[in-house]
Amino acid sequence: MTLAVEQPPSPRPHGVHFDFDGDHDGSFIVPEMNFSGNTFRDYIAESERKNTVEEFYRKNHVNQCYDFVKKMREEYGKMSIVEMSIWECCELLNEFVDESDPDLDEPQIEHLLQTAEAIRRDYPDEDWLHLTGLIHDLGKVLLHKTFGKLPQWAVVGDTFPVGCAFDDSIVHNKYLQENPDYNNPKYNTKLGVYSEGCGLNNVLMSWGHDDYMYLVAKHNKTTLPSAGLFVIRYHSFYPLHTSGAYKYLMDDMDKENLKWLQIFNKYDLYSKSKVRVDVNKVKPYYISLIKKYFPAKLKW
Ligand SMILES: O[C@H]1[C@H](O)[C@@H](O)[C@H](O)[C@@H](O)[C@H]1O
Ligand SMILES: [Fe+2]
Ligand SMILES: [Fe+2]
Repeated sequence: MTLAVEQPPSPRPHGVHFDFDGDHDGSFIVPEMNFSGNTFRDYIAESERKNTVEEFYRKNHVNQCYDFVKKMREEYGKMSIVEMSIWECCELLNEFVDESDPDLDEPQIEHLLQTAEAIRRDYPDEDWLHLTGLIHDLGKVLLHKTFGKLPQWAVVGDTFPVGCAFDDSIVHNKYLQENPDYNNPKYNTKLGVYSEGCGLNNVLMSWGHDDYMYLVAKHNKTTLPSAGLFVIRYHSFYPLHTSGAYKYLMDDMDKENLKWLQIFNKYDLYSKSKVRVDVNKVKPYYISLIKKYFPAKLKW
């Protein structure tokens, strides 16, 4: 596994920033604006999605406390809901639009393929990262009726650790003041229930699609490398991978894996566009990757 260290690309004018014609004639260009003409991850700018997104984060921040996370992890960690393949799960996601996302109003399957294909162009040899791109958001299947139709605030959005103080870099952090842990002295200090360098594996993260998909992959004995599992598990942890908060909780392995997560993030975020991927054209490739890294049927 070689790690290409990339310079952040300079902003480009809005327009055709990515072509999916498969001729591999260039690398991914970071667009300046999202579909509604705002910069990416702008939670303040007036847009058609602003109020929905803010209300989403209010509910998320009020409810995602230590006890809630523990309960959900135990419950959904049992993997006793259904058996299905990875591709079947991709198809289930077709009906959902993510309320936390100011940059995307397409069905999730588009986003999965756009992310995976963008990575594939720039890192043709890292097939595990292509597959990671395809499956990183599959945990959003928790929104589906088969999984109890969890509310969006318990499935999507950025994540943050619970059990220690909330960092200011968390999006719409003012609503965290209404979180039951906010005034609890057990949980509201810098380290809270953790110790310096304890490793993220020992830290409880707000519950959602990242941790759930990580648990699914683990439980079903995926052969994806540890970096792939790390990307899936922490791709919504913007306070860490983008703002550099909570670094003191990481161990050496986390620090290694974080490099891949930061590469991945560029594709996860900026491949969101109105340019459609031809599902039938790329499907055989992804089916072959799924076969390489996962059993035919998984327990969810
Ligand atoms: O709104 C988005 C979306 O829910 C993504 O899937 C998640 O990974 C991001 O962190 C979040 O900000
Ligand atoms: Fe996600
Ligand atoms: Fe994503």
